[in-house]
Parts: sequence; C-alpha cells; structure tokens
Amino acid sequence: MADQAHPVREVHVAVGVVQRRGRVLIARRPDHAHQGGLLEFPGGKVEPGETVQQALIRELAEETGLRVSPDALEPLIGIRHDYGDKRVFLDVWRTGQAEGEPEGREGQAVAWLAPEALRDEDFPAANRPIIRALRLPQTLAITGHVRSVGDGLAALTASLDRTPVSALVLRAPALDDEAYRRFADAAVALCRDRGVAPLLHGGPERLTAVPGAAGLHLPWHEARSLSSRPVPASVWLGVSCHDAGQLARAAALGADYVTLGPVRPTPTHPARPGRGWPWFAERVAEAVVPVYALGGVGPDDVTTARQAGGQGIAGIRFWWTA
Ligand SMILES: Nc1nc2c([nH]c(=O)n2[C@@H]2O[C@H](COP(=O)(O)OP(=O)(O)OP(=O)(O)O)[C@@H](O)[C@H]2O)c(=O)[nH]1
Repeated sequence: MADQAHPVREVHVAVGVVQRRGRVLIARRPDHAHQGGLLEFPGGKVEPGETVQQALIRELAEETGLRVSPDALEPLIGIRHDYGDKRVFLDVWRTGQAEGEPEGREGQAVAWLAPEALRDEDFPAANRPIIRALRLPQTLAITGHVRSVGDGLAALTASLDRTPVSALVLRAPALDDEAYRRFADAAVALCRDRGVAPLLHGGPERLTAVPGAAGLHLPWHEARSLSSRPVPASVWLGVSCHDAGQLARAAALGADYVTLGPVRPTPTHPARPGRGWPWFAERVAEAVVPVYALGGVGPDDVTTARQAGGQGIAGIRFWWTA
C-alpha cells in the first residue's frame, strides 16, 4: 500500500493503435495480469534506456509479430490514470503501416474491430479517451456568424458544398432560443443528409429541444455550473476550455472532447491574445480527453496539433462561407 512517503511510481506504458482497412487491432489481457480479462491495445512498459517508440516497436513484435518502423508511428493521445493499485501514463501511438499478420504470441486472442464496435466497459478505465480519439475526426468545424435562421442555413449549405466536414458545432449565439431551435432543427436534417455529425452549441436544454443531434458542445459559461455529465453516453459531449483548470473540470464532467484556445489570435475574439503551440502542448500533456486546438488554426495545422498531443484543430474560418 502506498503512503505519502512512498508514492506509487507512475508506469510509462507504450500503447499501439494499429489500424488496417478502417479497423483497429485489439487483444485480450491475460486473466492473471493487471486489469486481466479486459480488452487492450497491444503495448507494454517502457524499459529503462528505451524511447517510447522503441518500446512500442519491441512490444508489437513480441506480442503480435507485427513489424513497424519508427517513422510510421504518430502520437495519438497521452493519458495519466490512477487505478489505485497502480498509476499509469499511457503513451498512445497510432500506425496504419504495420507489416505482417498479427498473432497472439503470448497466448492472447487478437482481433480487428471497427472503432464504432469498441465498448468502454470491455477495456481498462484509462482507455476511454483512446476510444474517443479514434472515433472523433481530426478537424471540427464550427459555424461562423449566424444573423438569422435563413441566412445561417444558406451559409451552412454553401459552406458544406465548398468544404465537406465530418463533424460540426452549430454555434449561433446571436439567435434567441426559439430561433436557434428552428435553425438547429433544419441544420441537423441537412447535416444528417450529408453524413455530417451535428453538435448543438449551448446548454443541456438544447439537446431536448432539438432531438436528432449527434451531441452537445457546452461553452465554458454553461459547463462551469454543472456537476455531472448532462447528456447520455450515446451522444458526444464537448466543452470549450481556455486553461488547465477548465480542462480538468471538463474531464470530470465526462466530456468526450474539449477545444482549447486561442492558440493564435482570431478576429472573432480580438481581446484574447494567442497563447501559442508550446502553451497548447503543455496543457494537452495534463489533459485526459482529446483536445482540439482552437483559434486562428486550420487544416494546415492538424499535423502541428497532433505532434503537440492534440486531437486536431477546430475552427470557423477554414470552412465557413459568410
Ligand atoms: N498494453 C496495454 N496496457 C494498458 C492498456 N490500458 C491500460 O490501462 N493499460 C495498463 O498499462 C499497464 C502496462 O501493461 P503491461 O501489460 O505492459 O504491464 P503489466 O504490468 O501488466 O505486465 P508485467 O508486469 O507482466 O510486465 C497495465 O497496468 C495495464 O493495465 C492498453 O490498452 N494496453
């Protein structure tokens, strides 16, 4: 049992998300192991003197026989988790270029599963954000200024025609509740027709008023007064965050993702200075949810955001046609 004089040391674990033809490689942890019997992504402890990439390449070879080169690995997410009996830092890397046919070399069952088929309850608790990170897109679009229901829907249609996106926050703070409901009702139908996941923006009551949305994105002023997750697990919950305290609160609320910014200055929020990528990377390192960079960023910044440990970028200007 750990006490204050002998805190449990954090175990650095290299975890591999191996993707092939839209599916991801899963193994079953041996019954006698920590978190035994549950499903996992292949991986294991980083040994002294090893880099995380070296550890992952070794573990993948030992456990599955797959061969991966270091430059085929990209960072996905880092998660600190305390199991009570063990503290882990899951350093999760993704590859779509593993060579060979995987086999359970340590007697474990292995299988390829679609990300949508991964269920939280089948994995160790720390894995929840990994599953989110796999399902969420790398870019999250946000609607620009919506003056009226008609203008907003016209701009939305034009924007989607010009730049297809896969998930979209329907933000329209200039509309009152009734106008927002009408805008969002029509926008949700439009998004569904085009295979776009529509997320409502505002307080939890909006999800009741507009059924059929894929989730809810809470501005911080809505999130701050909540003490538990306000929406069911079947829909996405996002939160707009601006500092480490808000990130921690959003994670405690059970957010599936957060946005964090502004990374660069933006015309929509001129009073807030851009905080820069080093600031973003430092905040992300402590976060336990997928984090989108927000503020003056676009698709050209996805690689930078992911190298910083983020999920990708969120924004308006890269796709919105006003
Ligand atoms: N490989 C792997 N480990 C995970 C995942 N999720 C998760 O919480 N872990 C935790 O990360 C730690 C490292 O796993 P491991 O199998 O390499 O190490 P271990 O301590 O169980 O094994 P060992 O002591 O026999 O080497 C375990 O505490 C395990 O529960 C995952 O998806 N993959």
